[in-house]
Amino acid sequence: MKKLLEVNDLSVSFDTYGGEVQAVRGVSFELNEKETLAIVGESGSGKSVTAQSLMQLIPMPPGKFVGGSIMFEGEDLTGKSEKQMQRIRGKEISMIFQDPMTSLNPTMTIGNQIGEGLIKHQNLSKKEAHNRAIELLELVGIPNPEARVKQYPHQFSGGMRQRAMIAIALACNPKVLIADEPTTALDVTIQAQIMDLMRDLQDKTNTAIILITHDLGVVANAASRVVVMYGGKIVETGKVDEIFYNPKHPYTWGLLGSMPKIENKDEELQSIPGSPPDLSDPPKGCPFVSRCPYAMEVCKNHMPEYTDVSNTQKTACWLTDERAPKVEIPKSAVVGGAKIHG
Ligand SMILES: Nc1ncnc2c1ncn2[C@@H]1O[C@H](COP(=O)(O)OP(=O)(O)OP(=O)(O)O)[C@@H](O)[C@H]1O
Repeated sequence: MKKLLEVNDLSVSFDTYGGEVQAVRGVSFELNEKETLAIVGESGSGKSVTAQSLMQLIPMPPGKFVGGSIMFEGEDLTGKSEKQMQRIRGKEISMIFQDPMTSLNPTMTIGNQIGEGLIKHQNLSKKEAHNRAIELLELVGIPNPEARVKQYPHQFSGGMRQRAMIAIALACNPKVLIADEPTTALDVTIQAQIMDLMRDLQDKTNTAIILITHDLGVVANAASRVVVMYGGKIVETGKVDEIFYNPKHPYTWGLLGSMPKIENKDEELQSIPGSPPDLSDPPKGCPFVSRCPYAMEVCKNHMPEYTDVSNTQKTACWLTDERAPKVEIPKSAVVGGAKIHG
Protein backbone atom coordinates (compact mmCIF):
# COMPACT_ATOMS: atom_id res chain seq x y z
CA MET A 1 0.00 0.00 0.00
CA LYS A 2 1.36 3.40 -0.93
CA LYS A 3 1.76 5.99 1.84
CA LEU A 4 0.17 9.30 0.94
CA LEU A 5 0.72 11.29 4.09
CA GLU A 6 3.17 10.75 6.89
CA VAL A 7 2.91 12.81 10.05
CA ASN A 8 5.99 12.59 12.27
CA ASP A 9 6.16 13.84 15.84
CA LEU A 10 3.88 16.80 15.14
CA SER A 11 3.53 19.35 17.94
CA VAL A 12 1.34 22.45 17.74
CA SER A 13 0.69 24.98 20.51
CA PHE A 14 -1.33 28.16 21.09
CA ASP A 15 -0.05 31.14 23.00
CA THR A 16 -2.87 32.31 25.27
CA TYR A 17 -3.16 34.59 28.31
CA GLY A 18 -3.34 31.43 30.40
CA GLY A 19 -0.01 30.18 29.00
CA GLU A 20 1.01 27.92 26.13
CA VAL A 21 -1.77 25.46 25.28
CA GLN A 22 0.00 22.35 23.99
CA ALA A 23 -2.85 21.17 21.78
CA VAL A 24 -0.95 18.51 19.82
CA ARG A 25 2.05 16.83 21.44
CA GLY A 26 4.20 14.57 19.33
CA VAL A 27 1.61 12.96 17.06
CA SER A 28 2.73 10.47 14.39
CA PHE A 29 0.58 8.54 11.93
CA GLU A 30 0.35 7.74 8.27
CA LEU A 31 -2.41 7.68 5.70
CA ASN A 32 -2.30 5.16 2.89
CA GLU A 33 -3.80 5.49 -0.54
CA LYS A 34 -7.55 4.81 -0.78
CA GLU A 35 -8.03 4.12 2.94
CA THR A 36 -10.21 5.78 5.56
CA LEU A 37 -8.38 6.61 8.75
CA ALA A 38 -10.50 7.75 11.68
CA ILE A 39 -9.12 10.08 14.35
CA VAL A 40 -11.27 9.63 17.45
CA GLY A 41 -11.33 11.35 20.80
CA GLU A 42 -13.33 13.61 23.08
CA SER A 43 -13.65 17.32 22.61
CA GLY A 44 -10.32 19.06 23.20
CA SER A 45 -8.17 16.00 22.47
CA GLY A 46 -6.43 17.73 19.56
CA LYS A 47 -8.21 16.12 16.59
CA SER A 48 -9.18 19.34 14.83
CA VAL A 49 -5.83 21.01 15.44
CA THR A 50 -4.14 17.95 13.90
CA ALA A 51 -6.46 18.08 10.88
CA GLN A 52 -6.08 21.82 10.41
CA SER A 53 -2.31 21.47 10.64
CA LEU A 54 -2.36 19.13 7.64
CA MET A 55 -3.94 21.95 5.62
CA GLN A 56 -1.82 24.63 7.32
CA LEU A 57 -5.04 26.28 8.49
CA ILE A 58 -3.96 27.00 12.07
CA PRO A 59 -4.14 30.74 12.73
CA MET A 60 -0.55 31.85 13.53
CA PRO A 61 -0.40 33.55 15.97
CA PRO A 62 -1.82 32.51 18.41
CA GLY A 63 -0.99 29.09 16.98
CA LYS A 64 2.58 27.97 16.52
CA PHE A 65 4.20 24.99 15.00
CA VAL A 66 6.51 23.53 17.64
CA GLY A 67 8.05 20.62 15.77
CA GLY A 68 7.67 17.59 13.56
CA SER A 69 6.88 17.13 9.90
CA ILE A 70 3.94 16.43 7.61
CA MET A 71 5.20 14.62 4.53
CA PHE A 72 2.88 14.60 1.53
CA GLU A 73 4.20 12.96 -1.62
CA GLY A 74 7.76 13.41 -0.44
CA GLU A 75 7.47 17.07 0.56
CA ASP A 76 7.15 18.56 4.03
CA LEU A 77 3.99 20.69 4.19
CA THR A 78 5.15 22.46 7.34
CA GLY A 79 7.72 24.41 5.34
CA LYS A 80 5.30 25.55 2.62
CA SER A 81 4.37 29.18 2.11
CA GLU A 82 0.73 30.31 2.01
CA LYS A 83 1.00 30.62 -1.76
CA GLN A 84 2.29 27.06 -2.12
CA MET A 85 -0.43 25.77 0.20
CA GLN A 86 -3.09 27.44 -1.92
CA ARG A 87 -2.02 25.17 -4.76
CA ILE A 88 -2.38 22.11 -2.53
CA ARG A 89 -5.60 22.99 -0.70
CA GLY A 90 -8.66 21.90 -2.62
CA LYS A 91 -6.58 20.32 -5.35
CA GLU A 92 -4.52 17.71 -3.49
CA ILE A 93 -6.01 17.84 0.01
CA SER A 94 -9.57 19.01 0.69
CA MET A 95 -11.51 19.46 3.87
CA ILE A 96 -15.15 19.40 4.90
CA PHE A 97 -16.31 20.80 8.20
CA GLN A 98 -18.96 20.08 10.80
CA ASP A 99 -21.18 23.02 9.96
CA PRO A 100 -21.46 23.67 6.23
CA MET A 101 -23.37 26.89 6.87
CA THR A 102 -20.28 28.55 8.29
CA SER A 103 -17.96 27.22 5.59
CA LEU A 104 -20.19 27.90 2.59
CA ASN A 105 -20.30 31.43 1.26
CA PRO A 106 -23.89 32.71 1.76
CA THR A 107 -23.59 35.26 -1.05
CA MET A 108 -22.45 32.89 -3.78
CA THR A 109 -24.49 30.28 -5.64
CA ILE A 110 -23.65 26.67 -4.89
CA GLY A 111 -22.64 26.24 -8.54
CA ASN A 112 -20.13 29.08 -8.39
CA GLN A 113 -18.68 27.70 -5.15
CA ILE A 114 -18.15 24.31 -6.74
CA GLY A 115 -16.81 25.92 -9.92
CA GLU A 116 -14.30 28.19 -8.15
CA GLY A 117 -11.75 25.42 -7.55
CA LEU A 118 -12.24 23.98 -11.03
CA ILE A 119 -11.52 27.33 -12.66
CA LYS A 120 -8.53 27.97 -10.38
CA HIS A 121 -6.90 24.55 -10.32
CA GLN A 122 -8.03 22.95 -13.57
CA ASN A 123 -8.32 25.98 -15.84
CA LEU A 124 -11.88 25.16 -16.77
CA SER A 125 -13.95 27.86 -18.50
CA LYS A 126 -16.97 29.25 -16.66
CA LYS A 127 -19.33 27.19 -18.81
CA GLU A 128 -17.33 23.99 -18.30
CA ALA A 129 -17.18 24.60 -14.54
CA HIS A 130 -20.96 25.15 -14.49
CA ASN A 131 -21.58 21.86 -16.29
CA ARG A 132 -19.14 20.00 -14.06
CA ALA A 133 -20.88 21.51 -10.98
CA ILE A 134 -24.17 20.01 -12.19
CA GLU A 135 -22.49 16.61 -12.61
CA LEU A 136 -20.98 16.85 -9.15
CA LEU A 137 -24.30 17.78 -7.54
CA GLU A 138 -25.81 14.75 -9.21
CA LEU A 139 -22.92 12.60 -7.98
CA VAL A 140 -23.56 13.63 -4.36
CA GLY A 141 -27.25 12.81 -4.70
CA ILE A 142 -28.83 16.25 -5.02
CA PRO A 143 -32.05 15.98 -7.04
CA ASN A 144 -32.73 18.44 -9.85
CA PRO A 145 -29.12 19.63 -10.04
CA GLU A 146 -29.74 21.99 -13.01
CA ALA A 147 -31.96 24.14 -10.79
CA ARG A 148 -30.04 23.59 -7.56
CA VAL A 149 -26.76 24.74 -9.05
CA LYS A 150 -28.15 28.29 -9.29
CA GLN A 151 -29.36 28.41 -5.69
CA TYR A 152 -27.74 29.81 -2.54
CA PRO A 153 -26.79 27.85 0.60
CA HIS A 154 -29.82 29.08 2.59
CA GLN A 155 -32.09 27.40 0.04
CA PHE A 156 -30.56 24.01 0.93
CA SER A 157 -31.43 21.82 3.94
CA GLY A 158 -28.66 20.87 6.40
CA GLY A 159 -28.09 17.48 4.76
CA MET A 160 -28.10 19.02 1.27
CA ARG A 161 -25.58 21.65 2.34
CA GLN A 162 -23.26 18.94 3.60
CA ARG A 163 -23.67 17.14 0.26
CA ALA A 164 -22.82 20.39 -1.53
CA MET A 165 -19.71 20.79 0.69
CA ILE A 166 -18.66 17.29 -0.31
CA ALA A 167 -19.15 18.22 -3.98
CA ILE A 168 -16.94 21.29 -3.51
CA ALA A 169 -14.30 19.26 -1.68
CA LEU A 170 -14.23 16.52 -4.32
CA ALA A 171 -14.46 18.81 -7.37
CA CYS A 172 -10.75 18.64 -8.22
CA ASN A 173 -10.32 14.94 -7.38
CA PRO A 174 -8.13 15.47 -4.32
CA LYS A 175 -5.93 12.62 -3.12
CA VAL A 176 -6.92 13.27 0.50
CA LEU A 177 -10.24 14.37 1.96
CA ILE A 178 -10.28 15.47 5.59
CA ALA A 179 -13.77 15.27 7.07
CA ASP A 180 -13.94 17.01 10.46
CA GLU A 181 -17.07 15.81 12.29
CA PRO A 182 -18.96 15.85 8.97
CA THR A 183 -22.22 14.58 10.43
CA THR A 184 -22.32 15.97 13.95
CA ALA A 185 -24.67 18.85 13.11
CA LEU A 186 -27.13 16.55 11.30
CA ASP A 187 -29.92 14.33 12.58
CA VAL A 188 -29.31 10.61 12.82
CA THR A 189 -30.97 9.50 9.56
CA ILE A 190 -29.20 12.17 7.53
CA GLN A 191 -25.92 11.31 9.31
CA ALA A 192 -26.20 7.74 8.04
CA GLN A 193 -26.98 8.95 4.51
CA ILE A 194 -23.94 11.24 4.46
CA MET A 195 -21.66 8.47 5.73
CA ASP A 196 -23.05 6.12 3.05
CA LEU A 197 -22.48 8.79 0.44
CA MET A 198 -18.85 9.27 1.52
CA ARG A 199 -18.27 5.52 1.29
CA ASP A 200 -19.84 5.33 -2.18
CA LEU A 201 -17.83 8.28 -3.39
CA GLN A 202 -14.64 6.81 -2.04
CA ASP A 203 -15.29 3.63 -4.03
CA LYS A 204 -15.73 5.74 -7.16
CA THR A 205 -12.93 8.25 -6.65
CA ASN A 206 -10.33 6.33 -4.58
CA THR A 207 -9.78 9.40 -2.41
CA ALA A 208 -8.14 8.63 0.95
CA ILE A 209 -10.19 9.99 3.85
CA ILE A 210 -9.24 11.21 7.31
CA LEU A 211 -12.43 11.09 9.32
CA ILE A 212 -12.38 13.12 12.53
CA THR A 213 -15.06 12.22 15.05
CA HIS A 214 -15.80 11.94 18.76
CA ASP A 215 -18.20 9.09 17.98
CA LEU A 216 -16.75 5.59 17.75
CA GLY A 217 -20.13 4.43 16.43
CA VAL A 218 -19.54 6.36 13.21
CA VAL A 219 -16.12 4.77 12.83
CA ALA A 220 -17.25 1.14 12.87
CA ASN A 221 -18.65 1.08 9.36
CA ALA A 222 -16.65 3.87 7.84
CA ALA A 223 -12.97 3.46 8.66
CA SER A 224 -10.30 0.85 8.08
CA ARG A 225 -7.90 2.14 10.73
CA VAL A 226 -8.35 4.20 13.87
CA VAL A 227 -6.16 6.65 15.77
CA VAL A 228 -7.38 7.33 19.32
CA MET A 229 -6.32 10.74 20.66
CA TYR A 230 -6.39 12.02 24.21
CA GLY A 231 -4.83 15.12 25.73
CA GLY A 232 -2.99 16.03 22.52
CA LYS A 233 -1.42 12.59 22.14
CA ILE A 234 -2.18 9.36 20.35
CA VAL A 235 -2.89 6.78 23.03
CA GLU A 236 -3.79 3.84 20.79
CA THR A 237 -3.93 3.05 17.10
CA GLY A 238 -4.93 -0.01 15.13
CA LYS A 239 -7.17 -1.52 12.50
CA VAL A 240 -10.83 -0.94 13.17
CA ASP A 241 -11.48 -4.51 14.33
CA GLU A 242 -8.44 -4.39 16.66
CA ILE A 243 -9.72 -1.21 18.29
CA PHE A 244 -13.23 -2.62 18.68
CA TYR A 245 -12.46 -6.23 19.62
CA ASN A 246 -9.02 -6.12 21.23
CA PRO A 247 -8.55 -2.61 22.64
CA LYS A 248 -5.71 -2.27 25.12
CA HIS A 249 -5.88 1.31 26.39
CA PRO A 250 -8.24 2.20 29.26
CA TYR A 251 -9.24 5.36 27.39
CA THR A 252 -10.30 3.27 24.37
CA TRP A 253 -12.24 1.08 26.83
CA GLY A 254 -13.93 4.23 28.12
CA LEU A 255 -14.88 5.35 24.62
CA LEU A 256 -16.27 1.90 23.80
CA GLY A 257 -18.19 1.89 27.09
CA SER A 258 -19.86 5.16 26.20
CA MET A 259 -20.95 3.90 22.77
CA PRO A 260 -24.51 2.57 22.33
CA LYS A 261 -24.46 -1.12 21.36
CA ILE A 262 -27.13 -2.93 19.38
CA GLU A 263 -27.19 -6.02 21.60
CA ASN A 264 -27.61 -4.13 24.92
CA LYS A 265 -30.22 -1.55 24.10
CA ASP A 266 -31.30 -1.19 27.73
CA GLU A 267 -27.85 -1.06 29.26
CA GLU A 268 -26.89 2.27 30.74
CA LEU A 269 -24.05 3.92 28.87
CA GLN A 270 -20.94 4.55 30.92
CA SER A 271 -19.56 7.99 30.36
CA ILE A 272 -15.96 8.49 31.41
CA PRO A 273 -15.94 10.31 34.77
CA GLY A 274 -13.74 13.39 35.15
CA SER A 275 -12.53 15.90 32.60
CA PRO A 276 -9.65 16.11 30.13
CA PRO A 277 -6.29 17.53 31.23
CA ASP A 278 -5.46 21.22 31.12
CA LEU A 279 -3.20 21.42 28.09
CA SER A 280 -1.56 24.62 29.31
CA ASP A 281 -0.09 22.45 32.06
CA PRO A 282 -0.28 18.89 30.75
CA PRO A 283 0.52 15.94 33.01
CA LYS A 284 4.14 14.80 32.90
CA GLY A 285 3.15 11.18 32.47
CA CYS A 286 0.12 9.61 30.79
CA PRO A 287 -2.49 12.26 29.87
CA PHE A 288 -5.30 9.93 31.02
CA VAL A 289 -3.85 9.36 34.51
CA SER A 290 -6.37 11.46 36.46
CA ARG A 291 -9.37 9.60 34.97
CA CYS A 292 -7.93 6.13 34.62
CA PRO A 293 -9.36 3.57 37.08
CA TYR A 294 -6.18 1.51 36.71
CA ALA A 295 -3.62 4.31 37.15
CA MET A 296 -0.41 3.35 38.90
CA GLU A 297 2.33 5.47 40.45
CA VAL A 298 4.49 5.23 37.32
CA CYS A 299 1.71 6.67 35.14
CA LYS A 300 1.90 10.04 36.92
CA ASN A 301 5.41 10.95 35.93
CA HIS A 302 6.35 8.83 32.96
CA MET A 303 4.65 8.76 29.59
CA PRO A 304 4.53 5.11 28.48
CA GLU A 305 6.26 4.18 25.23
CA TYR A 306 4.19 2.65 22.45
CA THR A 307 3.92 -1.12 22.70
CA ASP A 308 3.23 -3.19 19.59
CA VAL A 309 0.12 -5.25 20.23
CA SER A 310 0.31 -6.54 16.65
CA ASN A 311 1.97 -5.42 13.42
CA THR A 312 -0.82 -2.91 13.03
CA GLN A 313 -1.87 -2.04 16.59
CA LYS A 314 0.07 0.07 19.10
CA THR A 315 -0.87 1.28 22.54
CA ALA A 316 0.75 3.64 25.02
CA CYS A 317 -0.18 2.28 28.43
CA TRP A 318 1.83 1.07 31.41
CA LEU A 319 -0.59 -1.83 31.80
CA THR A 320 1.18 -3.54 28.91
CA ASP A 321 4.41 -3.58 30.94
CA GLU A 322 5.21 -7.06 32.20
CA ARG A 323 5.49 -5.73 35.79
CA ALA A 324 1.95 -4.32 35.73
CA PRO A 325 -1.01 -6.20 37.25
CA LYS A 326 -3.12 -8.13 34.75
CA VAL A 327 -6.29 -6.18 34.08
CA GLU A 328 -9.27 -7.56 32.16
CA ILE A 329 -11.12 -5.38 29.72
CA PRO A 330 -14.29 -4.12 31.48
CA LYS A 331 -17.61 -5.65 30.36
CA SER A 332 -18.93 -2.28 29.28
CA ALA A 333 -16.20 -2.07 26.63
CA VAL A 334 -16.85 -5.47 25.10
CA VAL A 335 -18.34 -5.11 21.64
CA GLY A 336 -20.33 -8.05 20.34
CA GLY A 337 -22.94 -8.23 17.63
CA ALA A 338 -22.40 -7.59 13.98
CA LYS A 339 -18.98 -7.94 12.44
CA ILE A 340 -17.43 -4.65 11.65
CA HIS A 341 -16.27 -4.21 8.12
CA GLY A 342 -13.02 -2.42 7.61
N1 LIG B 1 -7.23 29.21 18.44
C1 LIG B 1 -6.97 28.59 19.59
N2 LIG B 1 -6.48 29.26 20.66
C2 LIG B 1 -6.21 28.64 21.82
N3 LIG B 1 -6.41 27.32 22.05
C3 LIG B 1 -6.89 26.60 21.03
C4 LIG B 1 -7.22 27.18 19.76
N4 LIG B 1 -7.69 26.20 18.95
C5 LIG B 1 -7.67 25.06 19.69
N5 LIG B 1 -7.20 25.30 20.93
C6 LIG B 1 -7.04 24.32 22.01
O1 LIG B 1 -6.39 23.17 21.51
C7 LIG B 1 -6.88 22.00 22.17
C8 LIG B 1 -7.28 20.97 21.14
O2 LIG B 1 -8.40 21.44 20.43
P1 LIG B 1 -9.07 20.69 19.20
O3 LIG B 1 -10.10 21.59 18.62
O4 LIG B 1 -8.05 20.13 18.32
O5 LIG B 1 -9.80 19.50 19.91
P2 LIG B 1 -10.81 18.48 19.27
O6 LIG B 1 -10.39 17.17 19.76
O7 LIG B 1 -10.91 18.66 17.81
O8 LIG B 1 -12.16 18.92 19.94
P3 LIG B 1 -13.53 19.42 19.28
O9 LIG B 1 -14.21 18.17 18.86
O10 LIG B 1 -14.20 20.13 20.40
O11 LIG B 1 -13.11 20.34 18.15
C9 LIG B 1 -8.01 22.45 23.06
O12 LIG B 1 -7.53 22.54 24.38
C10 LIG B 1 -8.37 23.80 22.52
O13 LIG B 1 -8.87 24.63 23.55
